Amino acid sequence: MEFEQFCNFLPKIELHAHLNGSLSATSLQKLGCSNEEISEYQKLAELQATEKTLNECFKLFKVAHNATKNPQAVYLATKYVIEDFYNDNVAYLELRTTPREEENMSRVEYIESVVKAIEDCDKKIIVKLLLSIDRSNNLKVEENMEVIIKMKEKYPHVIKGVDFSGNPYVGGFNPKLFQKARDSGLFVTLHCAEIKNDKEVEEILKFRPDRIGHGTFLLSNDHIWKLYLDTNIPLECCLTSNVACGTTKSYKEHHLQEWIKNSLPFTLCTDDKGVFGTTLSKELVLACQYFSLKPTDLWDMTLKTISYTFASDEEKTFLTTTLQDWKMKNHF
Ligand SMILES: CNc1ncnc2c1ncn2[C@@H]1O[C@H](COP(=O)(O)O)[C@@H](O)[C@H]1O
Ligand SMILES: [Zn+2]
Repeated sequence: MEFEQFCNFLPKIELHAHLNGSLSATSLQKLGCSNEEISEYQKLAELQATEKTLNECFKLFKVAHNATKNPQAVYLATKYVIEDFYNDNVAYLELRTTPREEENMSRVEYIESVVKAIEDCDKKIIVKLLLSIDRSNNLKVEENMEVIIKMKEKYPHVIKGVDFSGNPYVGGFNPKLFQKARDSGLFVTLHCAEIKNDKEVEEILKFRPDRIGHGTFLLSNDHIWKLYLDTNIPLECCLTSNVACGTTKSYKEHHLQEWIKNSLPFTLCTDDKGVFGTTLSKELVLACQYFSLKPTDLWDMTLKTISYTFASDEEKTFLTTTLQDWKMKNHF
């Protein structure tokens, strides 16, 4: 099997995908966006990344947010994104999104629209939901967490965890808030060290989330790096996102190489496949191109990723069997 074909057809696991950043141009069009809005949303993919690009990136999400301002649009957006991942042969998807209040929609309605689209999905893909706390919305974080915990109690089979995301230049990590989520049985994954912020990163590592996203600047301070090594927390690695936002200089210099060299736990993810013009298959191809991973390494990585998911034991067993069967059928 050709190498790219291998990456395409491998049953994959996606653990870090933001709903509104994952909308493709076609989906945005179906949601009523104009061509101008769509090219605005996609402009990062064409820009030369600098350190400022990450800040720019947060303006782009507005395009998708404007297209998902009522329950029906949120439902459709979720459906389209799941279909995209399914078409890229993703077998298990943890989709994350920030419950948003709009003129014609409450946060509860937002969440229920996403849950309904997940429940209605008739494709062979397992989908779970993580709800995000936006760090730049400081005034409402407590209230947002309460809504999230209530919704988890109502839909425990779908809502599995919380995420901490948003513009890392704004706001800060509040361990007590996320402890509440943990106490209510939610898994916790946190965006961590996407920019240099040693004090916050230390607090996050001490909290010991179940996974962290990005981890770009963990290596920039020996003390922080040692703390991280003690935790063994799996990293959600977003190659294209980091390069496109300019937090990593190039693919070649990406910090993933340290995880590979030291056999540290990681998984490859898309982050915002719509904004960055990527797919999970493409991320796997990039990892092979730049870090000499072979198909067997990708298969092994996917197998290990099963244990980093927030799925049930039965679902994990099912995914393991799916991967093993695929390996047998494809003789590699
Ligand atoms: C590029 N790196 C990133 N770093 C931090 N947060 C990010 C992000 N990419 C996306 N988001 C978070 O996800 C939201 C869009 O999806 P949802 O409206 O939640 O579905 C963004 O507004 C931001 O809060
Ligand atoms: Zn992210």
